[in-house]
Amino acid sequence: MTSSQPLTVPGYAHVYSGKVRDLYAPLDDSGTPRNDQLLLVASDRLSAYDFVLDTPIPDKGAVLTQLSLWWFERLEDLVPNHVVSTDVPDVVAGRAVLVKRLAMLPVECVARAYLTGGGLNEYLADGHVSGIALPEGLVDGSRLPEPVFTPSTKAPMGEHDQPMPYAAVEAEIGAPLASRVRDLTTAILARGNEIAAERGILIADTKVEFGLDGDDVVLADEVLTPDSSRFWPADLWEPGHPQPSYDKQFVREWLTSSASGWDKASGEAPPDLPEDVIAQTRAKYVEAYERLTGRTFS
Ligand SMILES: CCOC(=O)Cn1cc(-c2ncnc(N)c2C#N)cn1
Repeated sequence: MTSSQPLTVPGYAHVYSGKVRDLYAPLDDSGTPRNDQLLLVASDRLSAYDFVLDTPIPDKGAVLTQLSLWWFERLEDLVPNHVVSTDVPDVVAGRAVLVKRLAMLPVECVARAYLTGGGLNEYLADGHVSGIALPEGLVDGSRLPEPVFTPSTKAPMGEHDQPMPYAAVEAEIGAPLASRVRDLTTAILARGNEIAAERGILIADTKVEFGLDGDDVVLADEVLTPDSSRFWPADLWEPGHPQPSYDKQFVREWLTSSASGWDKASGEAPPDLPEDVIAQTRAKYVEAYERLTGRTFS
C-alpha cells in the first residue's frame, strides 16, 4: 500500500485524501483556508482489487483530469458543474482543478447501461437491481434496455459502498432531489455512451456525485473517467463472461498471473508492477483520452 504523505501544494492546505485523489483548500491572504473553493488533485495512483498499488502510472492523473474536463464541457447543456478554473500551481499542473465548494449530496449516484459487478449479483439473486425488475435471461455484460439508476451509500475509506434503495435516497435528500439526480445520472451515462460508442468504447456504468450551490444541483467530482466508470473496448464486447477492462486489463492479468507471485485471496498487498505493464497501462489511458476527445495528449 502507498504510505506517502500528501503532496505540499504552495498556497493550499491539504484537506482529504481518497484512494487516488486528494483535496486541498486554497489559503486566503492571512493563510486561513477558504471555504468557498477546493483544489481537486488527481494522483498517478492506480487502484486494483481494492488495493492502491505502490507503482504509479505516469500521467494517469493528468489524462483523467483532462478527460473529465472534456466531459464537463459536453454535459453543460444537461447540468452545470463545479469547475472554477484550471489555473493551478505548477506542482499539480494538468492534473488539478479548482472547483466551487458545494454542499455534497450523501449519495453515490451510479447508473448502469450494462449489467456486471454488484448489479449483476443483485440481479442473479432476484431478477432486480436497486429494486427495479429487469428482463429475464440477462448475463454478465448484457446491455440493459436503458440506463438504470443504482445508487449507493458513501462508504468510509477502505469499505465498500452499499446499495441504497431509491426510497432511502428519497428519505435522505427528499423526493424532488432524488428524482432530479436519478434523471441526471442516467442522462449523463446515456450521453457518455452516445459519444463513446462512436469511438469504440462502451461505458458499462458510471458513478457521479452532485452537490448543491444554493438550490442548484451541480455536477461535482470527476465525470465519465475510467476511474469512475467501467470502460470496455466495444470490439471485444461479448455478453456471458467478464468483459476485459479498457484500462486495467494489463494490471489485472499480470497481478493474477503466476509471474506476479501474488495471491489475490491472500489479503496481502500486491507487488510492484513491471515496467512493461506500467507502460501498457499508461498507453491505454492516453489512447482512451485521444480516441474520445480527438485531442493529442501532451
Ligand atoms: C479525494 C477527492 O474527493 C472526493 O472524491 C469526494 N469529495 C468531493 C468533495 C467536494 N466537496 C465540496 N465541493 C466539491 N465541489 C467537492 C467535489 N468534487 C468532497 N469529497
